[in-house]
Amino acid sequence: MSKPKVFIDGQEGTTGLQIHERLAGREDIELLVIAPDKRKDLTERKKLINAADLVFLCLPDAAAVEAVGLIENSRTRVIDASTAHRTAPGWVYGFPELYKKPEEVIGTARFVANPGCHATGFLASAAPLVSMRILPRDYPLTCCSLTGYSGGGKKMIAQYESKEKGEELCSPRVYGTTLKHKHLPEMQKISGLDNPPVFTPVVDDYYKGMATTIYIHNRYLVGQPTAKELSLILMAYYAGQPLVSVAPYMEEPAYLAANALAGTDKLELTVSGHEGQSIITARFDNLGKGASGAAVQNMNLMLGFEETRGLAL
Ligand SMILES: NC(=O)C1=CN([C@@H]2O[C@H](COP(=O)(O)OP(=O)(O)OC[C@H]3O[C@@H](n4cnc5c(N)ncnc54)[C@H](OP(=O)(O)O)[C@@H]3O)[C@@H](O)[C@H]2O)C=CC1
Ligand SMILES: CC(=O)N[C@@H](CCC(=O)OP(=O)(O)O)C(=O)O
Repeated sequence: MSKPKVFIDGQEGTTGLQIHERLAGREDIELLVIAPDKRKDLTERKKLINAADLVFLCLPDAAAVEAVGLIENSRTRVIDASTAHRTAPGWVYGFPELYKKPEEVIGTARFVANPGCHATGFLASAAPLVSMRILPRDYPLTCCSLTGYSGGGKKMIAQYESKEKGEELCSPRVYGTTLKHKHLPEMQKISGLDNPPVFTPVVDDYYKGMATTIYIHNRYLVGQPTAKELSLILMAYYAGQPLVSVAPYMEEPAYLAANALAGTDKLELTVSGHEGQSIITARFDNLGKGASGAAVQNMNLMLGFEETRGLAL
């Protein structure tokens, strides 16, 4: 049988390069590569998109929509890393751990939208708690998410790595202050909450790594679990998952470094707090489980390979 042909549209961007890195050594797929000087040539991209069995779109939103419009066959399957299709009809949301049988949902899908990085951290803790009916749908969640500057792609990387970098880039910067961050629609839809969280992301002066925290008053949860009980509930939910896990509950104070899982494709949840209040922090790499690692995990499911093949565990 011939190997599936895979094309990365946007191969020279931050996400595209990272996907390429994970696929370059693989012998179970044939990677179609565009000539560097043609990477924005519509005719050449159209040719490769239609020659591929599966295409990764690692492009700005508008270019991703345009790329889907270039498909002229009923065979090419798509994983879109951009925000363009995450709540669009006809697209499957590519967060395997949230499905009982991801091989049936993602594995058979033609169009898969890869989750946003902040949304990944938020959904890892909020979505299971809503689906298990512990977190009421009308709970007014708040969320704060720390990210390294590679989350902003090539332009932001260049700003942070410039010799003329201003003082303000040397400290954490709160953004999304209009409370309309582009990940809010997927955070609300996929979690099943009635309302989007009040959400502020924070970008800081380090390359990669995320810590996304949600804040909970335990007495408003069904069954009023303590922080320690919440930790056990989530541990049971993610039992056996190769990429998502829950750290043992700790009573002692701790520093949760946002770059603790940088360089891996894993995500770890830590539940902290006491009887009355809990915080749940998801730590992962914005370029790993927050983007390229998740995209390759989805590709593995779609092409029938072992879910974690080529990923950093
Ligand atoms: N960085 C991250 O952590 C994450 C990013 N994403 C999403 O993934 C997508 C890619 O982001 P990221 O890799 O960070 O962005 P980058 O800016 O690093 O890369 C985007 C790439 O797309 C290329 N490009 C732009 N327009 C076109 C076009 N019309 N045709 C072909 N190529 C084009 C750019 O070219 P050029 O090199 O000339 O600029 C660049 O190489 C975005 O939608 C982003 O929101 C998702 C999750 C996390
Ligand atoms: C630091 C920074 O700017 N990060 C980006 C998120 C990157 C990402 O996951 O966004 P999409 O996949 O939805 O484009 C932001 O908050 O807009």
